[in-house]
Amino acid sequence: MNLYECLRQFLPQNLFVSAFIILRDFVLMIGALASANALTNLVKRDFDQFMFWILVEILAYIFYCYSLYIQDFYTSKVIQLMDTSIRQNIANRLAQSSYEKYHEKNEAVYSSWMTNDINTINQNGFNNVYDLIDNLANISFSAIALAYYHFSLILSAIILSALVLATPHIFTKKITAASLSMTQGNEKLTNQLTDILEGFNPLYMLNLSRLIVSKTVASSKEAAAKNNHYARIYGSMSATTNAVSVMCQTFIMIQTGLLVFAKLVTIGAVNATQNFAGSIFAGITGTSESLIAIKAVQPIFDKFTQLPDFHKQPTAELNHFNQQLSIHNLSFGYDHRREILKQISLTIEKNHKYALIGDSGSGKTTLLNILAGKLTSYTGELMIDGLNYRDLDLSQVREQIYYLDQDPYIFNDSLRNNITLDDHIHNLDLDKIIDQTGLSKLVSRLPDGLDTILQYNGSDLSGGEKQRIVLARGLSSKRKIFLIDEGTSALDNRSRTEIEDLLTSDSQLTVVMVTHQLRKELEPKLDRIYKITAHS
Ligand SMILES: Nc1ncnc2c1ncn2[C@@H]1O[C@H](COP(=O)(O)OP(=O)(O)OP(=O)(O)O)[C@@H](O)[C@H]1O
Repeated sequence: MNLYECLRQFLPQNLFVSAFIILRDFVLMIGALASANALTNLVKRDFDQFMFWILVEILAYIFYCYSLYIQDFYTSKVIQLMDTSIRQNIANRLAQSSYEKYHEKNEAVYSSWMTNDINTINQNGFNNVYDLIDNLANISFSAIALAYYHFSLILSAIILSALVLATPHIFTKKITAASLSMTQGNEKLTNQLTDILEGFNPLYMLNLSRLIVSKTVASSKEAAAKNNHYARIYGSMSATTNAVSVMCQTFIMIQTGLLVFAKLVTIGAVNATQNFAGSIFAGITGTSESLIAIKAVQPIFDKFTQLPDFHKQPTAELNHFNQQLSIHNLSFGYDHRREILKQISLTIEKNHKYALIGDSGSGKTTLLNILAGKLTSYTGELMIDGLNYRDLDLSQVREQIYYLDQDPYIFNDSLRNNITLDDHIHNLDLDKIIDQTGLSKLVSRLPDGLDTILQYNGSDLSGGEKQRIVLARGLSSKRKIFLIDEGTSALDNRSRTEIEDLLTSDSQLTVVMVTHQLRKELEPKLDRIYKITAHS
């Protein structure tokens, strides 16, 4: 993904914007020529010609102002289309990432990509591409107009342009590095702000809410330093190139003055050539700056493309779960220094019920994550119905498994959508699931029942209610293997018994429960209890 691919994706719209910019610059040139002719005719005391050129000038500027309005509006529309397409591309890559790849960064970083970084792409990328077209059109029309007055002017303009064009390149490397550092700074700022704001509850209870202010200010200052650094380098570049440009304009003005003394051009030309030379050098300065700013946007796109945009080609296919999940000599560590699981072997038979027990930190959750296909950097073998996980498209494994997290996630959406996740499910089935999971009380309490919008991450629900909702989500997904990581820990004893009985008595479900407290009454309902031992 890069800037030009985005522009090409919306080529007709971008061509329209470009055509409009070119037309606007053409009209601007006509306006300047008309102004020069009006001055020349004023000196000649030709009233009719003077009035004619004034009228042309007025019409040209009216069109110019109108085109500014249309262009701003349409350009913004096209930029929004491209922004949505970039966000879609990032979201696609995230959706196709492996669990491990996704979790290499956190959500705040991804949000920053889709907001801060896209703003930078708009400002430094798309807007600069349009500025580039604007400048090139301006340069071309002004060059034609200069040549119309005297060929020597265009020769000088070409030589001086090379000087103006070369100046900003002294800054290229510094600007690219500063731009990358600025986006990384913004990413870090979003990350730190999210972290401190999400820590509101513990800080509030410890009367340390002031940390929210001090940490926000400290993070903001850190990001500001990087933004200021970029602005300083960009400012130095602008100032230097503008100074060179002004010197070149003065040179052209002196040259036109000499041509007037030599009676080779009219008096109106002084005004016009200064105007056109100004446009050429400003255009060249702008072009050069735009090219550098556009180039500085590429490292941002490179960040996005660190995420994969393809699936590994599977060599085996899994349609249904029919027999067993099996683990042979499996070992795993989050890093090379420490092995969490060592040489584990176990089997999970279809429709059987299991408990995984072990001390805190022994690796129960880790093992469940491996079974769920989330963690893949293990050694040893993990098979489903005799097929190796490594040969499968893991989405086919996920099609069979429902993972009930220790920390259930509730979307800021209706209760219904939180259960069905936009999947169509028959109302009778939904009613049954609500009944089975003990959610009926919650449904009748909520103002709009199933259609009540729940707050961000279920902040208006109890821990037990959240667990019931995600359990209902699992039942409505019709997955046949349930991996439950302390999924009933927030429930009271009676509710916990009800839910565990529901899961263990369903002859169509394969259940693996990670639990700290194995209820005595549950033991007879289990086919086997595996104990995981810690390795350090
Ligand atoms: N993402 C991670 N990166 C690095 N280490 C991790 C990560 N997740 C867990 N660990 C470490 O791995 C070890 C096993 O953690 P795990 O959560 O699997 O244990 P557990 O048996 O489920 O513990 P508990 O019963 O307390 O939930 C712990 O020492 C933990 O600190």
